[in-house]
Amino acid sequence: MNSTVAFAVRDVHKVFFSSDRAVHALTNINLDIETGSFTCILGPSGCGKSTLLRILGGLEKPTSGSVETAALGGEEVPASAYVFQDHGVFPWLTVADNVSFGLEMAGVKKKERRDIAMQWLSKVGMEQFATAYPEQLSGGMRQRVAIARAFATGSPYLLMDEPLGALDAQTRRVMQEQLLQLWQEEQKTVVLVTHAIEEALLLGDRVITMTARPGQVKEDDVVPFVRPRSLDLEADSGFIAMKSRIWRTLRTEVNESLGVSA
Ligand SMILES: Nc1ncnc2c1ncn2[C@@H]1O[C@H](COP(=O)(O)OP(=O)(O)OP(=O)(O)O)[C@@H](O)[C@H]1O
Repeated sequence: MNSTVAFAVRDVHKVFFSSDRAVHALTNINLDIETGSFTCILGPSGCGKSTLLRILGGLEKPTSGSVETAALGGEEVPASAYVFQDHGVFPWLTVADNVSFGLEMAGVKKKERRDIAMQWLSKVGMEQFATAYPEQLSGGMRQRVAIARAFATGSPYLLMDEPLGALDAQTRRVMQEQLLQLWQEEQKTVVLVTHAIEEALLLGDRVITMTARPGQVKEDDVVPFVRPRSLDLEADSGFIAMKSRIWRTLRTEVNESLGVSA
């Protein structure tokens, strides 16, 4: 396997079997995800995006095919390197303990855990809430804690499943910029599932658009906009043109998944 490839996905198929039916979630997925790249996955609801992310992280096994993970020598991505849309933080732990949770699992000593947690909380503007509990925070603040925790693990990979999907529009904009900045500083390998084309083009180096279920790669686009990027990019004519082109592709698949004729 090439050392610049973080995830090598080969001929992955996934079928979920239940007592009365089989759901073909993914078929014939082949991808090389480069180390240090930011890849966004778009696709209609139910096309298998989350399933693919879970397979990348080893939370789910493919029915056939394989995923090789280079930098961890085949080990699984730590669970704390995932960021989900909600329920990402533990309600019984303080903000600081949530952020240092993955480090504790990795055996890092208490003082060092605390220092790393405070460093990441300050990067997301949450250091004043270190001793608060999640129920005392807004949804946006909880997601900042979840994102800080994922970065704090030190995992070279972050797998994000619509991490900003449950936020109001303004908070989401601010968080997109924050995520962009964190990634630009850290350059981890990020795979992020989103429904928002703008978000994918703003954050990603590459955008993968999937077909309706069973999900396959329909289009694989390099995002050409220079970094560092900011939200101002969205006014760029190249950005607008790429966004409408991807929407045309995606709309066909959304129609297909909803059983609507174009
Ligand atoms: N554990 C499971 N058991 C049975 N079916 C499942 C399971 N997990 C997912 N599926 C099915 O596999 C298909 C793909 O689901 P998945 O959650 O990966 O889609 P998605 O693209 O992430 O959807 P959304 O955008 O709505 O979150 C769906 O039809 C779903 O019902």
